[in-house]
Amino acid sequence: MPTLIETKDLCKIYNRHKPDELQALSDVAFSIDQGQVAVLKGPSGSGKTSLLSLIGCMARPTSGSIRLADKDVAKLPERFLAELRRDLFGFIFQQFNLMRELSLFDNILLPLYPTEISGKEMKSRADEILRQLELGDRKQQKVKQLSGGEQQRVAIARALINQPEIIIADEPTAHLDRALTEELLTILARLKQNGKTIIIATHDPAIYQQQELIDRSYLMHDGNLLEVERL
Ligand SMILES: Nc1ncnc2c1ncn2[C@@H]1O[C@H](COP(=O)(O)OP(=O)(O)OP(=O)(O)O)[C@@H](O)[C@H]1O
Repeated sequence: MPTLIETKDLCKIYNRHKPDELQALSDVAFSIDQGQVAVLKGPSGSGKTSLLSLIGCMARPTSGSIRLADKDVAKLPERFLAELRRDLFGFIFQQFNLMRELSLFDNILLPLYPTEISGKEMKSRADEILRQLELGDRKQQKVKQLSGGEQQRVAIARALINQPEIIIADEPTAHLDRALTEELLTILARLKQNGKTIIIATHDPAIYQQQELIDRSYLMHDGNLLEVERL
């Protein structure tokens, strides 16, 4: 499979030229092929979220390149980055980032609002994803009425509604118990089977020890990235 994402000499410096300047990423070389699953482990503050946000076109590097499907995205203007984010990526955050007062159905549709997709198509996609994640009968309920595990599944449904090629998950099991973690692993395995490319930052051995799921393992320390045989 072709390389889908490749970074070279990637650096991120926050608060540049200020007293609190901080180098979060140093010359990072990360690469993943289409259809692979990569995990990223490292202590708190080592730069995992910073790397995911650069790869996911949510922020720009201070220097270095990010090739995404053979396009250098490091210097693209914001409106192109926004398009890439919307079309290519699904994001699963550790805090879910859901709108608690809105229904589950409306939360899932949020990423589609800036697009041209018809209302009918939106509804049919949402119904299908909700069915797959066994949330179909709760779709009109408000998010605040759901359990943690249900909210996790809503967050996954929202990440999948734009049919993304790449899924980025930042500590996706941070608030899940063992059973829900297993459920998430089943969902990730299914996504991999469907050809999705997945990048997961995690401290959780229940994820990074899944040898069948994981193709590439990376370790971060103080902004430096190292590819390892296994974590
Ligand atoms: N927007 C920002 N402005 C300034 N410093 C930041 C910003 N975001 C992150 N940092 C700093 O950059 C370093 C790397 O942070 P990052 O969140 O990427 O690490 P992490 O490995 O994801 O940590 P955690 O596991 O705790 O989420 C940390 O020292 C952090 O304080």
